[in-house]
Amino acid sequence: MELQRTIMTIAGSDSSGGAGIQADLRTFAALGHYGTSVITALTAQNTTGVQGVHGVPPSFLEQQIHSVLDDLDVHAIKTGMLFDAENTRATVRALKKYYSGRAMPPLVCDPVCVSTSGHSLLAPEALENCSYLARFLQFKTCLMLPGDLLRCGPRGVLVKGGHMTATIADVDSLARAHPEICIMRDGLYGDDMEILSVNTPEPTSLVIDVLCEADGPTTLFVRPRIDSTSTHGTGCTLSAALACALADGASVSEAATAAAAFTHLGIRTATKLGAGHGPLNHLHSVTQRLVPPRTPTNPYPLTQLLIKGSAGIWREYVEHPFVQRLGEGTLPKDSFVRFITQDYHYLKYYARAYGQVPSFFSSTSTDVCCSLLAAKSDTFPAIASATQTILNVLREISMHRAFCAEFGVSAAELEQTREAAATSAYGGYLIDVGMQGDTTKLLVALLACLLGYGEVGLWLKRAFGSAAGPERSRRNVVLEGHPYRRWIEDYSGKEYQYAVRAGLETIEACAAADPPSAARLAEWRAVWERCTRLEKALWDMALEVQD
Ligand SMILES: Cc1ncc(COP(=O)(O)O)c(N)n1
Repeated sequence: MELQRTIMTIAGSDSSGGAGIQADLRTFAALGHYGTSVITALTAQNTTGVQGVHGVPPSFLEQQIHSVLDDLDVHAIKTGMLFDAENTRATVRALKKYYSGRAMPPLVCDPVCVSTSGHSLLAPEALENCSYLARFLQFKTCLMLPGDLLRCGPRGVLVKGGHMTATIADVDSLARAHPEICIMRDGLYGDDMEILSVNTPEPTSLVIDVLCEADGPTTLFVRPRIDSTSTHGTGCTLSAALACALADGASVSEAATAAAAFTHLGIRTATKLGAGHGPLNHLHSVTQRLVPPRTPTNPYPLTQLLIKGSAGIWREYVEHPFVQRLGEGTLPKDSFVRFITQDYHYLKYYARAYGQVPSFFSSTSTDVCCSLLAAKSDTFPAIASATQTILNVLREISMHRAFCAEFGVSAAELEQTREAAATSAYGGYLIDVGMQGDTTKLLVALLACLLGYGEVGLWLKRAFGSAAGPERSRRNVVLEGHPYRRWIEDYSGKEYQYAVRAGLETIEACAAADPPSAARLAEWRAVWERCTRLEKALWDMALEVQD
C-alpha cells in the first residue's frame, strides 16, 4: 500500500450516500487515503432529487475545520457544496487563519451549485457568483471559461464535460484549428489502436473534460459517453480523486488524468441503484468480500456438478505427475520450460476468447484489451471477473517471460517457439466455444483452466511448502529455495485466488439467472470434460521426451 495521506473534505452530506461527503470519503478510502470531513450542510436527498437542505451555522463550520487542522496533518483539501455565501466566507476565513504563515496543501475547489437532479445546492446570492459557469458549458465556449477562472489564481482549472456533447468530427476540427491544444483520446483511438477490434463502432457521442493549467497547455480529455444513469456524485468523485492524486504529489495534469479515469471507471462499473440517478461505484478497485455471499453448504452448485460429473479426469489433471514433480522440485527444467513456452502461446488464445470485443473502459472502444465476455456481461461481478482475469493473464504472461529469461530462453525464442499440437487443439477449441455465443458455455470452457491452476497452486503450497510458524496453514507456509517457487506463489497467491473466486461467482450467477435445460447442461458438461482433458494433455506434452 502506498503511503496513506490525510485529506480533508469540506462539503455537504448526502443522505442517499452517492454524492457529497459520502462520495468523497469513499473515494479517499478507495484510493488508499484517510478522509476527514467538515460538513457544511445536511441534505435530505435520494437518487430522484433533493427534498431538503439545512445549512450548518458558519461558526460551527469553522470549528470543525479548526478541530481537524489543529490535530491532523492534512495533505490536501477539497471543497464541495458550501451551501451559501456565509459558509463560503467562513471556510475561507478558517483556512486563511490556519494557513497564514505556513504552506497550504493542494486545494481542490468543486463549485457545487446545482445537483444532477436540478436542485440548487448553493444559496441564490452565492449562486450568482457561480451561475455563469453553467451558461458557458457548451462545447464551443468552454475553452474560454477556464481562462477566466485561471485569472483568479489557481494552478489549473478542470471543467467536467458530462453535460456537453461532441462528436469525433468536432474534436478533429478543434485539433486542426488549435494544434497547441493537447488532446487525450482516452479509450478512443489513441496509442492502443492496434488492440481495438475492427468491429468496434465509432462512438457517436463524446464527453470532454477540459484542463487549463496556469503554466501549461490546455488539455482535452476525450472519452466515449457511457449511457448510464449512475452519475450522481460524479463531480464530487472527480474532485475527491483529484485531491488524492495531488496529495500523492502528482502534477495537475497527472492528477486530472488519473481522476478522470477513476471516475469513468466508477460510472462504467456501477450497479443501478434507486429510481433516478444512482451513485457511481467508488470501490471498483476494492471488490473483495470478507464473507462469501453464498451459503457455505453448497456455494458453487454448477461448478460442483461439473467437477463431480468428470471427477476421474479432473483428478488426473490437477494431480498430474507433472504437477507432483513440480511441487517436489524434481521436475526437469526442460520440461518446465517446454510447458511455460506452450502455456505462453495458450494464454494468447485464452486472452482472445476474452478479448475479441474490447469493452471495459468504455462501451464502444477501449485502451485495455477486454473481452468477449465483458462485452456480454451486464453485471458488475461479471465485468469485474472478466477484467480480473485479463489482468491475471497479463501477469501470467509476464511471469512466463521472466521464467524463460531465468532459464535461458530469450523473448525472441519464446515468441518463435513452434506451437505444440496440444496447445493449438486447446486454444482453437476455446475460440470455437467463444464463437458459439453461449456465454455460460464459454465460462465453463475457461473455468477448467482458471480453477484447475488455482487448485494446483493451493495444493502445492500446502503440500510442499515448509511451515514458517508453529502451525502449517496456507498463510504461514514458505517455499524458501524452491526452484519453482514463483510459479506456486503466483497461483496460490491472493490475486489469482481472487480471480478464481470472481470466476466462480460469475459462472454461478449466469447459471442461476438463466437455468439451463437438460440438453444445455449436458452440453456444458461435455465442454467441461473436454477442457479438462485438454488441460491434462498440456501437462502430458510437457513431460514427453522430445526426439
Ligand atoms: C451534498 C451534495 N453535494 C454535491 C452534490 C452534487 O452531486 P450531483 O451533481 O451528482 O447531484 C449533491 N447532490 N449533494
